[in-house]
Amino acid sequence: MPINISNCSFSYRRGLPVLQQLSISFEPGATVLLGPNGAGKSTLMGIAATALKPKTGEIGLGTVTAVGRSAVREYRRRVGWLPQQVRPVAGLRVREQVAYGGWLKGMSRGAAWDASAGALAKVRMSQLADRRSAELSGGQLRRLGIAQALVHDAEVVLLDEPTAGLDPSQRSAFRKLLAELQDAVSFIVSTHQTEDLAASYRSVVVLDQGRVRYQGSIGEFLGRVPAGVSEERRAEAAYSELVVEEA
Ligand SMILES: Nc1ncnc2c1ncn2[C@@H]1O[C@H](COP(=O)(O)OP(=O)(O)OP(=O)(O)O)[C@@H](O)[C@H]1O
Repeated sequence: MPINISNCSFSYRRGLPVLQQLSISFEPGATVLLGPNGAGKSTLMGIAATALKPKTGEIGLGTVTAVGRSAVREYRRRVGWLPQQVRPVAGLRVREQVAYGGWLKGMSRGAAWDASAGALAKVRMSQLADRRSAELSGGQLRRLGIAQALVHDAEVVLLDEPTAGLDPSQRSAFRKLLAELQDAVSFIVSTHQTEDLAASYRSVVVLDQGRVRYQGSIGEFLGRVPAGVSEERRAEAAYSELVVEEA
């Protein structure tokens, strides 16, 4: 069941409006969220994760509208989130931090501990399970964050720039993971990386200046460019046609 956002407006304190009356229903499967720096992608992800409260509008998942304490708790239980910044929890080892994430989402300690091993295996970090999370590299910390977003078996997982700082082999492992999991879990993934979109995603959303410029299937998106454009350049070309370049 996908996330539904209706009429959301949001501004940071004393700032200009970032989102104005934005409405979008995400499709099941994996959706890639593209857009230039400052387009509002992280803000939209923060709202979809209920970490940011919109000035107007509502977010929902299936029959749950995230309004009021118990509905928000229920919504959060069903949604996983990798924020743009992942921070190590002081004193915790990698597996403990992933389990802690599951416990915060309402799992029992035992279930969270058991699930943490599976989540670490998905991001190929089992061998780092006993390392202190404060001692991880930037890319490893990012993968720990992905494991935390996956640990509680959410229905929808929001990943904000999950491949930023990952080496090419880990990026390719991440794409495989998405392709494997998206029949069971819906993903919304914000990224600047347009390589191999067709193999990893079913849908594309392009956000620009806080507005949805485009929403469609990956086939429609890539089909927007002339037939002569090479496979590797198709996504970039389709994207460039839609967004306004910063002056
Ligand atoms: N904490 C904040 N306080 C004030 N303004 C903010 C804050 N975070 C973001 N903004 C502003 O909100 C707008 C949208 O930012 P956001 O981070 O959502 O964009 P983005 O599409 O995720 O960008 P990027 O691709 O660079 O990560 C920008 O104009 C940004 O300057």
